[in-house]
Amino acid sequence: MKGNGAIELIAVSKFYGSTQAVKSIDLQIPAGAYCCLIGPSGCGKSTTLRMIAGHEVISEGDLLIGDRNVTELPPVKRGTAMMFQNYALFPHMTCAENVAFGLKMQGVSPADRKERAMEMLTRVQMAQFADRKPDQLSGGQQQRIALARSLITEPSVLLLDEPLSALDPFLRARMRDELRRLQQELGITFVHVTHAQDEALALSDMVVVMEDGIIRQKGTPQEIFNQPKSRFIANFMGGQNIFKGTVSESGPAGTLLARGPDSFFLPGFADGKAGEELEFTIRTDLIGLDETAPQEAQNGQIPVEITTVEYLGLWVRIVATTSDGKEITLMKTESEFRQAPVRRQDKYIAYWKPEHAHVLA
Ligand SMILES: Nc1ncnc2c1ncn2[C@@H]1O[C@H](COP(=O)(O)OP(=O)(O)OP(=O)(O)O)[C@@H](O)[C@H]1O
Repeated sequence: MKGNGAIELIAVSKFYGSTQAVKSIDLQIPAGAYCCLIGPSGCGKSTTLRMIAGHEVISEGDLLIGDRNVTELPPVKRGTAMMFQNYALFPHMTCAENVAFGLKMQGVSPADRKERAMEMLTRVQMAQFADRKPDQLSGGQQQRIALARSLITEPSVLLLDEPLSALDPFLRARMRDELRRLQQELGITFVHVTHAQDEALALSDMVVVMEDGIIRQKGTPQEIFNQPKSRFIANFMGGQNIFKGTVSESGPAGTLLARGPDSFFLPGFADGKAGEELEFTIRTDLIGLDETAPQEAQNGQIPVEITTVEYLGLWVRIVATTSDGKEITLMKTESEFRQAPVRRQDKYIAYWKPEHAHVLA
C-alpha cells in the first residue's frame, strides 16, 4: 500500500456558522493503527472523520497524513479512502465493476482493472459473486464489496463511518473479525467511527472518546475501560460502579475516604486532601457479596439489599441498593451465581479489594 498512514491533527476545529462542532483537537494516530472514534450522538466524531477524509473543510488547524500537510488537499489527493454506513454501491454495476470503479477513474486499463478487482474480491472472500449486482447480495456481502471498493486504490488510510451499524448482531461480530483481519493483513491505518462501546474495545489499538467537540480520553481499550479519567468516561464505557467519599486521611500508604458510616481505603493514592470529595470506580465484576463483613479490614465494604436479579445467559446482573438508595451493579458469571445464588430482598455486605479501586480525576 502507498505511503505512510500516520495521521496528525493539530488544533483542528470545525465551525458550522456559530456552532463549534470540533474544538481545537490534537490527535496523533500511528501508521498501521486501528483507531476508533467513539462518543455520544453529536459529539463531533463524524465531523472529525469527514475532515480527515476531506469531505468537510477544516475551519482551523492542520491535518498531516504521513509527512504531508493535507489540510487544503481534495479527498483524492490525501491517500485516504472512505467507507460509508450505507455502502453507497452503484446498483447498475456488477460487484467486480463496483470494486474496479476507483481504478477506472485513475485510467487503469480494463484488463488490469479486472485482475486487481478479482484479487481484491478474493481478499474479502467474494470472488464467486463478481458478476452479481449489489441487490442480489446480503447486507454483510454488500459490505465486503464496499470494503473491497474502498481498498482497491491502495489508500494508506481507510476511514469508516459506522460501518457495522446496519448489520444484525451476529453479522456485526463476524464483520468485526473480518475488519480487524483485513486491517492487519494490509497494515494500513483504519479510523472507524462508532457509537458502540463493544465495537471500539474489540477492534482498536487506540480508542478516542469524544464529548461535546473535545477529546476526553485516548488510549488502549484496556486503559479506557480500566482507567477511565472521569465520571463521563466511566459511565459512557460502562462496566463500572462509581463511589464518592470525603478524604479523612491521606499518607504515603494511601488515602482513607469516609462515606456516611462506611470508609474506603485507596492504597497507592496519596494525593487526597483532607475534606476533599473524591470519586473512584470499581468494576461490576470485581464486587463480591458476603453475609458478614469480610475479614480483611482494608476491603471496601458497604451493606446492601438485593433489588434486581437479571439472568442474561452467560452473566447474571445483580443490582444491590445501599440504605441511602445508591444502586451498585454486580456482574456474576452464571456458574459463580449458581454456586452462590442471591434473591431479591436478601441483605448482604457488598465488598471489593482496595487495589481494585480506581480514583477518578
Ligand atoms: N452540516 C452541518 N451543519 C450544521 N451543523 C452540523 C452539520 N453537521 C453536523 N453538525 C453539528 O455538529 C455537531 C457534531 O456532529 P457530528 O455529526 O460530528 O456528531 P456525531 O458525534 O458524529 O453524532 P452522531 O453519532 O449522531 O452521528 C452536532 O451538534 C451537529 O448537529
